[in-house]
Amino acid sequence: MDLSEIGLIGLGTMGAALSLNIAEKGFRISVFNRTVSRVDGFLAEAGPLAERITPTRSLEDFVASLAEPRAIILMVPAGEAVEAQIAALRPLLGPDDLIIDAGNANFHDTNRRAAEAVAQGVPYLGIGVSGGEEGARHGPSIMGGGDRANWDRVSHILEAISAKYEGEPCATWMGEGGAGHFVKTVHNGIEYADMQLIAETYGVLRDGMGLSAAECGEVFGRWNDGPLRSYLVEISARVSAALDPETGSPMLDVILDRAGQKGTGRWTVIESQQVGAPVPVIEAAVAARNLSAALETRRAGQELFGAAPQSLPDGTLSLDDLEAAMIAGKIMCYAQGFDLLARTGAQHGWALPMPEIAEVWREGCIIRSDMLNDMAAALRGEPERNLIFADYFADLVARNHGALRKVVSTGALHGLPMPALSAALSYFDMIRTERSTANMLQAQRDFFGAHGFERIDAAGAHHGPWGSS
Ligand SMILES: NC(=O)C1=CN([C@@H]2O[C@H](COP(=O)(O)OP(=O)(O)OC[C@H]3O[C@@H](n4cnc5c(N)ncnc54)[C@H](OP(=O)(O)O)[C@@H]3O)[C@@H](O)[C@H]2O)C=CC1
Ligand SMILES: O=C(CO)[C@H](O)[C@H](O)COP(=O)(O)O
Repeated sequence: MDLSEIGLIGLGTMGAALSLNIAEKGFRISVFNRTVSRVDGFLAEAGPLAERITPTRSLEDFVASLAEPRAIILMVPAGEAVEAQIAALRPLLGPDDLIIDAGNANFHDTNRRAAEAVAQGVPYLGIGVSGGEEGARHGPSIMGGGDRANWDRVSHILEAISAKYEGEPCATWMGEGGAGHFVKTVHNGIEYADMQLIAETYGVLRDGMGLSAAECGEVFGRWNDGPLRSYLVEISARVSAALDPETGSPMLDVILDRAGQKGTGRWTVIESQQVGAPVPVIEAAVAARNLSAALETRRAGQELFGAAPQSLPDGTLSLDDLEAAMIAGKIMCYAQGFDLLARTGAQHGWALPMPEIAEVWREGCIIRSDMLNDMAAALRGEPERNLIFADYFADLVARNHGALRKVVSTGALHGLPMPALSAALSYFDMIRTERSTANMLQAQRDFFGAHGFERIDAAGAHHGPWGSS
């Protein structure tokens, strides 16, 4: 039997697609799955690629089928499943072998596992993979992390299977330890926010303007030919146009408005709070998913207060207003994500390659969009600067923030909820306000806790003349 150049454990949605991709690029791969019967099903559907796939039915056989030094990709859920797989593999592997966690892990876990790997003698990489099933099958965006020499050992395979942007592989090493998983986490935070911005705009089209799902799809389709061109806008057009085979109704009209989440958006927000890098558009998107899940509460709220009247008088908003508001909102959300990346790297000892992060997201991943090329260019000039201050984006913001204000204020007046668009507008207004209202916070803090404050006209710490009232 020919030994495999690489192995993969976890033949679910992503693992199966990634294995086929690896085989298609000419690498021999061994596969294993906890539920062993799934291995046969996978092989049966591999077609001619099955020639380069070695199916295995025990972990021992799997390890024995790999050429040394071994490289093993895990594509299983974050947390316990990864922990259990590493624990099961470790006794079967040697100090030259390599475990690669390619799922969506919490980067703190990855940092810990990378440190444990050094102590326990089985090298470990944590890499973020984006692109969903289609990306995994035909070319994902890959954000690598861990020991650089170990990345270099397998990068030829990861680059070969990755998406290509103008011929360049979208597979980049981000830094030691959990750097790759951290970048993937922020990617997902931006993904949450971009999706929420689209969903809110869909709400205006559907509830405010009375458009059918198919008409919404046409609008998204048109926007995908302009500055908003992106995978998420493209698929929003496609899901809007799809019909339910069972009822013939638009699919969107039969899908329950309760969104799931697996944790990456929440991890992004938690990290932003830890480092003090505000990401309010992403926070709003995570909160909106939580509220969407509270269906019973929303139902009770509607019974008690009545639904807000949502339809807009003709001509209140134009499609151009909505497109422009989305452009401004999208810039705020990406600017926040990149700001978080810039501020977090140093705290973990990483020199995150900011322009290369934008570049690796240009193809293959869920948030790929035309704007990322301009973001890469802006970050190449000044990697630490907030994107909204880069000339290209400052100009776009200047031209579109008026529409964002018009859309958000219209939403507020007409009961159309816009948590992410509103957060984008407030962020913009705060970030261009030299004299904010935090002087009031400082006075309050000093009053109740003697925390002190700075004065505008004198250096040093001061206390107020609050006295007793
Ligand atoms: N779906 C997506 O769009 C993306 C997912 N990811 C990440 O990829 C990883 C896999 O996701 P996905 O393929 O969607 O998930 P699936 O649910 O489709 O597949 C999960 C796989 O993990 C295996 N598994 C589950 N629990 C364990 C365990 N305790 N021990 C060993 N194996 C286990 C399952 O085996 P069994 O058949 O026995 O249940 C199955 O092979 C996750 O980390 C996910 O966050 C990353 C990017 C995109
Ligand atoms: O990583 C992904 C895309 O980039 C996965 O699809 C992930 O599951 C999306 O997050 P959630 O399930 O929380 O919506």
